[in-house]
Amino acid sequence: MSAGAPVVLLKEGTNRQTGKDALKSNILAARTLAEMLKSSLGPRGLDKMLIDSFGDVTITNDGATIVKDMEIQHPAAKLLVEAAKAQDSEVGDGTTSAVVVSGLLLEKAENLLDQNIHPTIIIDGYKKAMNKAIEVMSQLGVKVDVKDLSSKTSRETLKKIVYTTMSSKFVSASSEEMEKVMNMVIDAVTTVAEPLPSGGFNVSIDLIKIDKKKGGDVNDSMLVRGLVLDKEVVHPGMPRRVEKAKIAVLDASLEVEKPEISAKISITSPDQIRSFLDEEAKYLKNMVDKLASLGANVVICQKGIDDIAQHFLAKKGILAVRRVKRSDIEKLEKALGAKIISSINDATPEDLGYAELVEERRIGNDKMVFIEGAKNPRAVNIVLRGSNDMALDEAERSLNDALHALRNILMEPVILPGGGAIELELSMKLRDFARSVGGKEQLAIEAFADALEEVPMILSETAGMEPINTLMELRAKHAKGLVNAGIDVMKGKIADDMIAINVIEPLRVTSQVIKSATEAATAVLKIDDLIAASPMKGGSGGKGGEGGMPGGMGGGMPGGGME
Ligand SMILES: Nc1ncnc2c1ncn2[C@@H]1O[C@H](COP(=O)(O)OP(=O)(O)O)[C@@H](O)[C@H]1O
Ligand SMILES: [Mg+2]
Repeated sequence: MSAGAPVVLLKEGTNRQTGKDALKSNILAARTLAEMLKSSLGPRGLDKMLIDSFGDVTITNDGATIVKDMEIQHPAAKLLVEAAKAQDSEVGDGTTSAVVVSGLLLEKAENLLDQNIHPTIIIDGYKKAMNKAIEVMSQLGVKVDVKDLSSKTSRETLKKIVYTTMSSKFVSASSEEMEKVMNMVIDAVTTVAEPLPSGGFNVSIDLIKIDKKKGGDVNDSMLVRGLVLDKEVVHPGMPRRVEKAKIAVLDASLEVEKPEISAKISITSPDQIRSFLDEEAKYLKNMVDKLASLGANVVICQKGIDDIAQHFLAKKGILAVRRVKRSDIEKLEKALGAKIISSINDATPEDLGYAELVEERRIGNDKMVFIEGAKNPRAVNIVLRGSNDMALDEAERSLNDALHALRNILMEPVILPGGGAIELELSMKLRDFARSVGGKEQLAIEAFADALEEVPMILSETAGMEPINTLMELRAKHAKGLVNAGIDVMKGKIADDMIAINVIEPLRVTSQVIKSATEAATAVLKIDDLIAASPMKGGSGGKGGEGGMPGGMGGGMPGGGME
């Protein structure tokens, strides 16, 4: 081996940062993202206006939507985005909190790094703190009674939970609209809920279909026990209403397949035209006859239905709908107890689904097909109405949050006080715990406690309160045993019992917030080497114009001056 020859490991132009530098620039990027979301936390949180590369505008304070739409490029910030996504898919709420808390954890970790505490120690301390926090939360959790979903007390409880989630997201709604949506959500969830032997309920949210129909206002929204298709009956000669419907759900088309490559048919006489058309018609008539022979009186088709096929269907008194979305076709399969038919020739009567009633109804200026009394009584459909797309999107987002909140509480009927109360209580308990651990890890656990304590401070800031004094007062209350004391952001003051004023969080959500946040923060802390390929030449001009070197992006991202 010839000594002295340089070892070239990385491509020319590659930028590399190691150790503390790498860690610091990652922390900066992750914190910048968290900093941006801070001001959106809670019901008095401010909105973000996002403009995508097509110029479409979204205005929201929903953390999941913000991070999804922001097209984050920095790899470390992306870890926080992953935390938000995990939070969203696990429990469907608490996304802003997850990102904000992981940003806070990183901020506190940075102080420890500056005191020369090794990242590994911080990571271990954070993990211990997380486990302790989860343990404390389940001790502090208050069981709620939702055993009998039809009872009035259960319904009242559910309403409180829905209210907390929706009040922070559905800000434009009037109290009447809020009431309307809350009732729809509770009805929908209680319809799909299946009692579990263990106590709680299983709620499959995918049984609840949501459609948005522009026009009218939120109060015109409705809940249908069954499914609604945003389609019209295809042919004027068909019935508009079919009772005891036997429904064929097709993902094959009722058309003569067009050849893939253009084919030319030479026709030389009128007779030939007729026989050609007759042939086509015969083919379509056979398909319709086959469906009729199965006993179908309703046909719902994912693809097209030829005019001639429509005519034959109408003659048989079959109601038909075409070009139904694939996702709806799959929902229909479950709801109607049907089997999707891909080949009409091979279909059997057992493939048909069943519903008490299929009917086309007028909704605003449009028509929709309602399928009620489906074989699976747990299928429900919410049709949201609203004057414009933005209002509809907002309504849908808050509806989704509320659905998830209810699912969470039904799966694990335990609640915690919101408004920063639980975070403050946890931080106090964690400080006690830290002392019992001792050593350098004690510092990390204390840093964790400091991070959690900032949640009530941030909430108080959104309400225009003075954060430091508020924190002092809140600590004093908790020290006196008022474990549910937190920030009532609507009134701009401390409330002694957040549960009493209905600001509550399902245990499932809060414990997931702590888990997602810790996971993301420790993932960032584990990285000590940042190797970035040089930006591709000539391909610049993309979104954001960020190059390949993440190190510079912390400063390149907006939000540096957010304080
Ligand atoms: N009326 C309220 N007063 C004080 N805090 C509230 C109130 N409603 C919700 N919160 C708190 O706001 C935080 C949730 O804010 P939100 O904007 O919904 O973000 P996330 O995406 O994390 O759910 C939680 O800490 C919750 O307890
Ligand atoms: Mg929320």
